[in-house]
Amino acid sequence: MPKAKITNEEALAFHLEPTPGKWEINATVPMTTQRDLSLAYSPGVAVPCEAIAENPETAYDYTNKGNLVAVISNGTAVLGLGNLGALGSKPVMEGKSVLFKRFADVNSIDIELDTEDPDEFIKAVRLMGPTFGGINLEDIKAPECFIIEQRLKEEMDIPVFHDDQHGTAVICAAGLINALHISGKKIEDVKIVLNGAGAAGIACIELLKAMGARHENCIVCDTKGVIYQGRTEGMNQWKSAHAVKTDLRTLEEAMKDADVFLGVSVKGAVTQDMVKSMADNPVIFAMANPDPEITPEEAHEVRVDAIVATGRSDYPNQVNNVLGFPYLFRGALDIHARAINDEMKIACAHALAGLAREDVPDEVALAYGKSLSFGRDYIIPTPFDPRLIHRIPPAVAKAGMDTGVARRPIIDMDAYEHGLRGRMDPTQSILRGLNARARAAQSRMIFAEGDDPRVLRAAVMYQRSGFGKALVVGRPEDVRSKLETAGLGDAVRELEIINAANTQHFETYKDFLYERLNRKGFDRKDVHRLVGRDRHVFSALMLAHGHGDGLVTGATRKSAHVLDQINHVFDADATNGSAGVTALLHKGRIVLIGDTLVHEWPDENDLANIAEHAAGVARHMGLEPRVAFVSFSTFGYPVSERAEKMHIAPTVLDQRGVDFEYEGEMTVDVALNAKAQEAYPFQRLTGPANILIVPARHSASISVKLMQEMGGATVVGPILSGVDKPIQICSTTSTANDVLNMAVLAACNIG
Ligand SMILES: NC(=O)C1=CN([C@@H]2O[C@H](COP(=O)(O)OP(=O)(O)OC[C@H]3O[C@@H](n4cnc5c(N)ncnc54)[C@H](OP(=O)(O)O)[C@@H]3O)[C@@H](O)[C@H]2O)C=CC1
Ligand SMILES: CC(=O)C(=O)O
Ligand SMILES: [Mg+2]
Repeated sequence: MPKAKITNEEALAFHLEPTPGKWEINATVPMTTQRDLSLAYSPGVAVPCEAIAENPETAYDYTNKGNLVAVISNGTAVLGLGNLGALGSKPVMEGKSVLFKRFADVNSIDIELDTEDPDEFIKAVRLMGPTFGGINLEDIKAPECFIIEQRLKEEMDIPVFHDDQHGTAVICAAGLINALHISGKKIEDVKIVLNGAGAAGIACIELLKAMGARHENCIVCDTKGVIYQGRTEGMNQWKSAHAVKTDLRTLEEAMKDADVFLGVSVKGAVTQDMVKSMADNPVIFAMANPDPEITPEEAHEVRVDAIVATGRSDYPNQVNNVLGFPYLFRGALDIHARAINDEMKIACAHALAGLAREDVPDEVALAYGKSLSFGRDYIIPTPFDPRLIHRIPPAVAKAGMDTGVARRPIIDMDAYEHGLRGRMDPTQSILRGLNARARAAQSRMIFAEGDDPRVLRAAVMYQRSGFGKALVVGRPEDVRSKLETAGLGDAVRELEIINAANTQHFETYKDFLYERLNRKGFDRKDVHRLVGRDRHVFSALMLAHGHGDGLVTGATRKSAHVLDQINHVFDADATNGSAGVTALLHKGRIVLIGDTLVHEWPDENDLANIAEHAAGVARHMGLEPRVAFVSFSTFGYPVSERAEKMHIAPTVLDQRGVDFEYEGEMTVDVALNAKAQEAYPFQRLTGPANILIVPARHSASISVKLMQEMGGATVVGPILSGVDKPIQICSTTSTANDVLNMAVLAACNIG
């Protein structure tokens, strides 16, 4: 079953927020002073302009050309949706640009050209050549795409690559190598049926034939059925090249006894009867997007022995060109390639196939929340496999160098691989890991503030993302009308709405609370009011009684107040050793700051406790803790009474014999900067700190908010640590996504 159900509203909201579309541009140079302006623009810019005019190769040094790819379409074959026009294709093209960046750190711009005339298209792209290091053509229908690509390759001196042709063919080949390996068949022997003789289809069958598939064993079909020798209807020269001598006329006839079905046509083109008629251990790649020719459920229902792949990310075996184009271009750009040739594509296919057969490291398992091992449900690496970035581009680059398309060959391959590892943002895999853990935990999450639209949207996302059951505390009428206003009316049936006024556990909760509060000045009436009217208290009671597995609240009231209310039910205060830790994610770095929630003015023992809590949170996130006790002084200078406790806190940890690195006191720059640490050769941190323990809650709050407002850091937290049950407190400025992140942290029981 597909895991995550995506609604139309969610898809539109994703594209609408936080700003319309999916990407924006950032400058890489400072642009603050008069001098910056003089260097970046007139007069300074004249110098690189003249250098490039004299030696065009230097454009790779002085401009962003060498890491810039255009994703260009005219929208004539948008996924499997047909001709949606240039503008209608823009979301897909923006998406491909984002994938380029996310998976291979390639900068990319989408360009939609409003023409179906190949000559106009070719001219427009050719004229843009100087801007880019490569051209990725996308979703242009056949046969025009063949003419366009061929001419542009001839006329341009940078890689021109039609992704739907070659990207698809490469991934299909990689998947098929492994699927045949599992089914014990050889490519030379198998009978292959290809449905769809367009851009993707023709390229797939050509590559498979180049890899050994026999012409007479391959039957190609299109809307008119089998492409046989002598057929005249709906033909073109590219289809003719694959026409075979046969009496078969329909896809249904062709499928009988076929070993392999490759679908690059449209949704639902294959029936269960067709699958039933295939040979033993059939391989079915139903690659049409967004909906496959047949779903894996339908195929498996009639053939348990089938190896099934689709183009989608919500089923196992995603045979999708996303596994290819980012890495093919990464490798090509890094050698300043003139082209992406067949050898580079085949190297990519083999590298991908080989990677899937290797042991899957823990970090991949962590990211997917399950262990993956080579077999019927894992024939191809998963798109979020962090090894792809440093395994595939070197194979592509090497093939390019071996075949003479490199303008600037890579001398030190080891250094290149090392550099590739560093290109990816480690925060992404941490967030993915947390999501996967939350999904595996399937926690029943209590969302206390069911009257807040952000919380309701987070609850719907939580449940629809497959994290577990969302329990929303609120009045059913109110929740229903707010969901409807948010365009999520159909979610009412999915969420469990808990109304404090009607709960069967009311008396139990009251007795429990009275027991805790009767010596703190609360009488039965006070307790009745708290349980019935305060949703933070009520939700905490639900959690305390096991009527939910985690709790998220705090989006509507200040965190100090919410914490006070929760403390009626739990011991989540400073005296009981709780702490709040906030994660700042910025420019590929994660730094945790504590205490951001519980201790106002911690002493040295509290500081040591906070450090231990923060270290625990860091380890839960997959980080090896390096703690710095920070202040305005470094190792005793300047001397100040205010810095004293930060100076002593590390010695408290010395006495406790903890199993993580810590040091202090020091200023933040020394804590975070390895170079600055060199001035203190005796200090014990082995690298920049990833946990900063600050002197007081005000300094914690100032640091976090300054980073958020001035630096644009992503803030996750404060994460409440040291309470018996997972409770997370959002801030009043949280977005729906922030609330969801807190729910994920609670589900992972990260505190
Ligand atoms: N998983 C992946 O990575 C990728 C998947 N695809 C998917 O492949 C499909 C085709 O894309 P693309 O090649 O770019 O598009 P094209 O428009 O170039 O080609 C479409 C082909 O499909 C054929 N076709 C359409 N409907 C049927 C049908 N009912 N039965 C048989 N054949 C049919 C057309 O036949 P005719 O020639 O008679 O018109 C044509 O040959 C899309 O669904 C796309 O999403 C594409 C690229 C990558
Ligand atoms: C994946 C892709 O490129 C397509 O379906 O068109
Ligand atoms: Mg495409």
